[in-house]
Amino acid sequence: MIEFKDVEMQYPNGFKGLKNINVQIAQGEYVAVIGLSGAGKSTFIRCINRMHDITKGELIVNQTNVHQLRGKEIRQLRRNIGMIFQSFNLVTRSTALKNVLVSFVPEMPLWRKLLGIFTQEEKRKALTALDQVGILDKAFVRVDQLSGGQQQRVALARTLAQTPGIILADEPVASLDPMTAKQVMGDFARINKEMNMTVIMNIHHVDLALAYATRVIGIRAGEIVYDGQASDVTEAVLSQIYNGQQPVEEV
Ligand SMILES: Nc1ncnc2c1ncn2[C@@H]1O[C@H](COP(=O)(O)OP(=O)(O)OP(=O)(O)O)[C@@H](O)[C@H]1O
Repeated sequence: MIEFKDVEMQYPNGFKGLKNINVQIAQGEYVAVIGLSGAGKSTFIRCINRMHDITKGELIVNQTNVHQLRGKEIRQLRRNIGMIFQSFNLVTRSTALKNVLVSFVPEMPLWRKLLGIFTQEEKRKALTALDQVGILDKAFVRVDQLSGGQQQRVALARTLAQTPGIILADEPVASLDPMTAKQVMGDFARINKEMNMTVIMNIHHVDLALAYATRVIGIRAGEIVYDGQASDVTEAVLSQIYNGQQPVEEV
């Protein structure tokens, strides 16, 4: 369970990125966070894994008050929260498998880190993760020889290998072509269902958000202006979230 209680997040320059945020997200939900550029979507998800610090209120993740965590405790929190970015963040000259194995490095003893030695169990887990996103056959292919969609799947596999309870995804399909974007959205949906992982995704494409997520949170100028089932989102709701402007619909 993720719970925001009267949360505010103020940037060091005084700008309030988030205001009066009250929301609960249960384990296993698939939430799309939508809103205009600059509305506060990234700020919202980045508070959850302490990439940003809230400045008022409480943010509780699985009974832990995130704001009170220090050093090692923040690393422990992040072990349970995978993060996927638009830009994949992969080592492109390494193979898909090596990129997934990277997820084990923080837990490894120093000598294994230095020598780059992974156990059979770690290799098995990494291959299983690649299999879960349908690219096991690419395990030994260098990432720079993969398509954008395949690269995003490697990033997803790297996160899965970490077996997090929560996946935060910041515009994960923004740089993919329409067909591939749908496939990757489908991957997230399948993982969400089959593994009961919570998925919280910032996304510009409203059509994709409504087709794949079960819940939609609409943010406008740092505040939640809609929170409900994706199936209940109407034109009027979109107009409220997007301030009367046109959301991105076609992919
Ligand atoms: N470091 C910062 N200092 C001050 N203001 C910031 C900082 N980072 C972001 N902001 C502001 O906070 C607001 C929310 O930014 P955020 O990145 O969360 O928006 P977003 O909804 O994710 O936008 P986009 O869809 O373009 O990624 C924006 O107005 C932005 O200019």
